[in-house]
Amino acid sequence: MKSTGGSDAAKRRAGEAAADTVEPGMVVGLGTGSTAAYAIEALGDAVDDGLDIVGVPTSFGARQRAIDCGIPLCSLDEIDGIDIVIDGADQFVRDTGSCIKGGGAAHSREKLVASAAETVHLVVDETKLTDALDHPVPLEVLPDAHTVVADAVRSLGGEPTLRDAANKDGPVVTDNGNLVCDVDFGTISDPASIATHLSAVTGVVEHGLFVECATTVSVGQADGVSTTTY
Ligand SMILES: O=C(CO)[C@H](O)[C@H](O)COP(=O)(O)O
Repeated sequence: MKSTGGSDAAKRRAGEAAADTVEPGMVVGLGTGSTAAYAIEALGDAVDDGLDIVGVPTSFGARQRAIDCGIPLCSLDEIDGIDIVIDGADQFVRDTGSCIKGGGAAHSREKLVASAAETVHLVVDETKLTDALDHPVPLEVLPDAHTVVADAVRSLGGEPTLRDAANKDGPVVTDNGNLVCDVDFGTISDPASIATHLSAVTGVVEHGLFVECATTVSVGQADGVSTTTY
């Protein structure tokens, strides 16, 4: 798994702090990325020790990791709701609980699982914190639509880049068979407005702006972890 940005120790602290809040009997959304992976590993250890939970993975990668860790799984259509999802973020505003996700091209399912969850516990290292979002916003895009979507986001003031795959000739293909377009809007002063406009673009399956989404965040640091609840 590709590791991004901050230190692995900080990511581990954040992931483990979130995993510690999971209680017996919970349905747990399992996030994608290197920080959420530490939470999945910690939950796997707890399951080994007798914790009774069911996981709902947010991606093929999260599913594989959960299987490796021995966490029982189910799909979203088999349950009534999710008690908590633990997931990472690419950039996070602590004042508002808003973030940008999709660095792992999994943001559509991540947002779906978050929308069904009572608690959205984000786990980040301190390099992800910002006062204002300015990370490119990932869009999952229907393959036939990528040029049409590119034109539409330019008219919204964004600069789109089709995401290339690291280990294959061609673009990233999501778990859902779609493409990813990263859109640079510079500093995003009104995330809710950009989110509304992006949702209205035909051909966009989902965007990576999660507006005031976190109910809890654990921020891992070099020497500890701080948790904020909204
Ligand atoms: O949104 C995501 C995947 O789509 C990840 O949660 C996000 O990219 C953060 O990953 P990492 O913890 O590896 O930095």
